[in-house]
Amino acid sequence: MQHHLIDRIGTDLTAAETADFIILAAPVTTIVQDLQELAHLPLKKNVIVTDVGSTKQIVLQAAAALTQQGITFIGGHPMAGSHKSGVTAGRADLFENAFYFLIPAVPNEHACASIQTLLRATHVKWLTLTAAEHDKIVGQISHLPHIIAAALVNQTQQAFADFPLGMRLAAGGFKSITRIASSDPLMWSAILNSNAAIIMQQLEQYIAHLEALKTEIAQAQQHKIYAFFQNAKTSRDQLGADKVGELPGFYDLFINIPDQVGTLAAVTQLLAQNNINIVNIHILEIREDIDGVLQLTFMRARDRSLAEDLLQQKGYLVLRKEH
Ligand SMILES: NC(=O)C1=CN([C@@H]2O[C@H](COP(=O)(O)OP(=O)(O)OC[C@H]3O[C@@H](n4cnc5c(N)ncnc54)[C@H](O)[C@@H]3O)[C@@H](O)[C@H]2O)C=CC1
Ligand SMILES: O=C(O)C(=O)Cc1ccc(O)cc1
Repeated sequence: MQHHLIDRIGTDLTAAETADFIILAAPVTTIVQDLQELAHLPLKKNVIVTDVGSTKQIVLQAAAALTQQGITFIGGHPMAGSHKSGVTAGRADLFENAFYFLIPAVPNEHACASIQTLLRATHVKWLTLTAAEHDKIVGQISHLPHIIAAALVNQTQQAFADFPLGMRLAAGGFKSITRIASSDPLMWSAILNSNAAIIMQQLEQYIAHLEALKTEIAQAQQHKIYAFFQNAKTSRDQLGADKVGELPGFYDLFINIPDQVGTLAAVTQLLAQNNINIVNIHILEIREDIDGVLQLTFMRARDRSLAEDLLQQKGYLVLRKEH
């Protein structure tokens, strides 16, 4: 209220009863509790409930209490933010060009589109995933890096137990790799708690990489050590080289669509029936009064091939494009 961002505040969830949209934005463990509490409230029939939590399988499980009552729940996760917390850490352009994952409890194009319209001003790039895919991906690119950053700070602090000023002598490298160690411990313990099995597996793989490097150093295997850094450099140099708005490394199909509304429903239904997951849908309007083009993005080449075969069998004109 002080910042003129909120019109009404409350200390319980009863205000949710009159809401058209409910966005849960507390630590993941609190989101889980809130979902259970919301299930006991007389919410509007057409309300869309979503969240911004960093893990999704546990949230979707908790949302079952709502969806069983016919309430729409679409999990959400903006891949933007920082190590800072609280309302003053917000910025108008915080989400610009960031990915925003949507994880529907059950496929619901209409509800996803409503959330996208509501949050249009954020200028995010939308991607639809399953909860399992989501948790595995963010485990690797977000949760594991936060653990590594915090572990490095803790180990460095211990290493400098007799020389407390040591860490202050660090150059930019230490500061950039450990920035996220300043994140909120409450938020991060909730995240680790809610994605434990996946994180444990990824940590084991990471430790195996460190062990392998340790052996290479011990045995002075210079060519292997060189390859270690060269491989990482090639991979890291690619990050950020993608054009804004394109989904790097994903698999696209372009489908001619004479009737946009009817075809969109028919195509998404056909793929859903065959368990093919689309991560993004984009309607490209080429020219007025001429057929439109539907861009479907898949995360796996196999999904794209299956979708291509199915759509061609149904008589659609389908084209591929490699990124
Ligand atoms: N910080 C980041 O960069 C990102 C965070 N997330 C997720 O978004 C969610 C919110 O994170 P932030 O906005 O960064 O945190 P924040 O600390 O800025 O906001 C969280 C809010 O939840 C409230 N809260 C904490 N415990 C509560 C409880 N037991 N009951 C009710 N309210 C409680 C706090 O008072 C605070 O207002 C978390 O689930 C986090 O995992 C998702 C993407 C990015
Ligand atoms: O500060 C950073 O670089 C982050 O990685 C922010 C962040 C934190 C948690 C998320 O679930 C997503 C993004």
